[in-house]
Amino acid sequence: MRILVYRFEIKKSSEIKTYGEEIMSNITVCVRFRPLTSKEKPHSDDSVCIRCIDSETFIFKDEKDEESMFSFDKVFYEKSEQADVYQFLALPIVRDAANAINGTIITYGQTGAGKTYSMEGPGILECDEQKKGLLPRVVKELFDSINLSEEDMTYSIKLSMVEIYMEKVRDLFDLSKDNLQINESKSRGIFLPGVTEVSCFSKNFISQFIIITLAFRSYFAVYN
Ligand SMILES: Nc1ncnc2c1ncn2[C@@H]1O[C@H](COP(=O)(O)OP(=O)(O)OP(=O)(O)O)[C@@H](O)[C@H]1O
Repeated sequence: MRILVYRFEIKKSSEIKTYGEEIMSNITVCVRFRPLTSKEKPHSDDSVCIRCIDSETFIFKDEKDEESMFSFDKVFYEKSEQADVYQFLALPIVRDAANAINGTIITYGQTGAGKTYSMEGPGILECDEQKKGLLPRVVKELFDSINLSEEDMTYSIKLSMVEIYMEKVRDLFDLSKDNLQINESKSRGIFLPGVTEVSCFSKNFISQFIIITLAFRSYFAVYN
């Protein structure tokens, strides 16, 4: 499994908040079910193994018909929209980020589970407002929040993109850096010494950079 990490570092008046206990314990865990793809539909029988209880709890029935109940902060069923996931999960993190509070969004799941769809949308070039994923929404909100900020503040936004594959962290902006170390310090939290950081001045700039890098990553994944 490849893990792709998009990291934005936002400095507000050259100050970054350090990790406090309160921030560290603020973890929201959600589950999202995706609809069957057109390839899967012909092979699926009608035995639905998930039963909705409410927006936080579902029942899973295994192959022996044994039922287990699972609860999360939120369950996004297959009819959930990208905007629902964004509003609940990402928006609070982006609002905090605009106030220089660190935040992380992680998607986890087996291959084909829908991680890329949730993060990027059906394609990173997808313009459909309804279907676009968390990433373009986060970028837009980040700049909107900063532009709306009434305070006389200076913000600097830097972007780095790395991929974690086979236990190694590779810099997607400089593929020669293919084994970055992960460090932690009190003032910076978790950081990657030597990772390439690109200063970003507009949402279009970030979007173009991400699109080019993802295209390059796909090429690299196919031909290497
Ligand atoms: N919520 C959804 N609604 C509609 N289609 C979806 C949804 N989630 C995923 N899909 C579709 O399911 C397929 C697999 O999704 P995706 O590529 O995002 O999986 P992934 O977890 O990123 O897989 P991998 O780890 O192999 O990269 C894609 O065709 C995608 O368009």
